[in-house]
Amino acid sequence: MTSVEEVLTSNLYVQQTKKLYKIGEILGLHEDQLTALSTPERVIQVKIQIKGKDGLIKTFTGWRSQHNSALGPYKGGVRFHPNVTQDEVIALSMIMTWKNSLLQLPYGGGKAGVRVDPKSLSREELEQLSRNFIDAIYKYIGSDIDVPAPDVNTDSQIMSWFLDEYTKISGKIDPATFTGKPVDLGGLSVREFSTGLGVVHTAKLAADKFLGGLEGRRVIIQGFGNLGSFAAKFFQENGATVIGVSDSKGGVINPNGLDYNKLEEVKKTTGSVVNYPEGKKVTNDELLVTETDILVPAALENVIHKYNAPKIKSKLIVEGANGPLTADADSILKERGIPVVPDILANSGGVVGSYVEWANNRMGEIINEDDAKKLILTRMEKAFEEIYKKYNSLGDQDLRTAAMVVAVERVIRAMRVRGLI
Ligand SMILES: NC(=O)C1=CN([C@@H]2O[C@H](COP(=O)(O)OP(=O)(O)OC[C@H]3O[C@@H](n4cnc5c(N)ncnc54)[C@H](O)[C@@H]3O)[C@@H](O)[C@H]2O)C=CC1
Ligand SMILES: O=C(O)CCC(=O)C(=O)O
Repeated sequence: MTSVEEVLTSNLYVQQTKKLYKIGEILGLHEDQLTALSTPERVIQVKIQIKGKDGLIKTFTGWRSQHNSALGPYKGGVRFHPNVTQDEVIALSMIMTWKNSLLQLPYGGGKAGVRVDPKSLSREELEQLSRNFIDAIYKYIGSDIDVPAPDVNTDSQIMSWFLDEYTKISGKIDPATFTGKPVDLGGLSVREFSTGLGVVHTAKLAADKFLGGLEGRRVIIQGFGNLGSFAAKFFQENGATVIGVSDSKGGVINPNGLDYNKLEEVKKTTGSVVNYPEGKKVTNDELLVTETDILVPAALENVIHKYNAPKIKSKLIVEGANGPLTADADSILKERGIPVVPDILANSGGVVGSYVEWANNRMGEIINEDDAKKLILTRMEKAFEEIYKKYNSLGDQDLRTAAMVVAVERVIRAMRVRGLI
């Protein structure tokens, strides 16, 4: 992307608001109602300071956006990324409101971001940063207030530091305050891979409707982190052929297929999938427009926009990441007849996994791994069927519109009875 293109596509909040306003037109909402739906209830901005290994104080900014609590406590992940902004965090928290509503979870939407490159920190510095972030926001979170979880560049180790710090500072022993914890702290082993599992399950449901099945289909995945790597594993296990993957350093394509175990090995030993030996090295821009059956953007937002949407050569797109398509890209792909499984369904396996973990912690019960997996997949199937029915009844609309109509209507009903809209 050129720098001009980057500026034009870079505001996730603008993109998400455009998507919401489209739903507003369909549901006949007026401006005041759209303002009530798009405005976050609270955004907490904090200054986080750590003492670096060089003895100098380093200062970072973090945010927690609590978008909407009509359906329950705020729920959503924490992102550590050098480019994260307040607008982006608000937009991501709004996406969480629709996602939790669509999946009928007892949650509103929240999200956090800390503007930091975690790769530039030592482990000790990362621990300080994680603990100090919780010190700054602990008054605003809790198992029945706001429940953070992992997102980009955060994992079960960071959730452990969060929980430990929260316990010390609040005096409350309440592990359900965070999800995505390690099993030893009340986590659910399924949560680690539930986002990738759900992405592949929805890809299968959509492939059955639009491509005549998943088996033998070619798949390209952008991003090889938590979501992308587990998605690659489950696509391979379901008989699809992963022909392309990438990470922040670039990508690799091999029309004969890339082996999941080998990709993991290459990533572990060299730091990037780009070093996979058998295949052609490509940039992320090239990867996105390579011919394939299924394309899964599983890294960051706004990567498919009006400049590359006309060049996409995939028959189906499954949004692993949050907000990977701009509103313009939605229109272009709809015109071109390329179905898009929206983020609020496709990547919801993560938060449904979190829900099982949270419910387990609160009830003091143990749902075993198989039952947790079944619950996640059944919830997602139910949401898929609901969306598909709405998609057929709306007429000339795309799957995102159908999903958002279902999700937004549910939030509106809850806000209406509370007298908030
Ligand atoms: N982890 C989870 O449970 C969930 C994650 N998501 C979404 O999935 C997406 C990925 O999240 P995770 O896998 O958790 O993050 P992660 O931090 O584990 O992995 C991110 C991956 O994206 C790659 N990446 C970063 N910048 C890139 C760029 N400019 N081009 C190409 N690749 C790039 C990184 O190298 C890494 O492979 C995000 O949009 C996140 O919000 C959504 C639901 C749940
Ligand atoms: O597991 C969760 O609570 C939320 C995960 C998340 O941030 C997301 O679905 O985007």
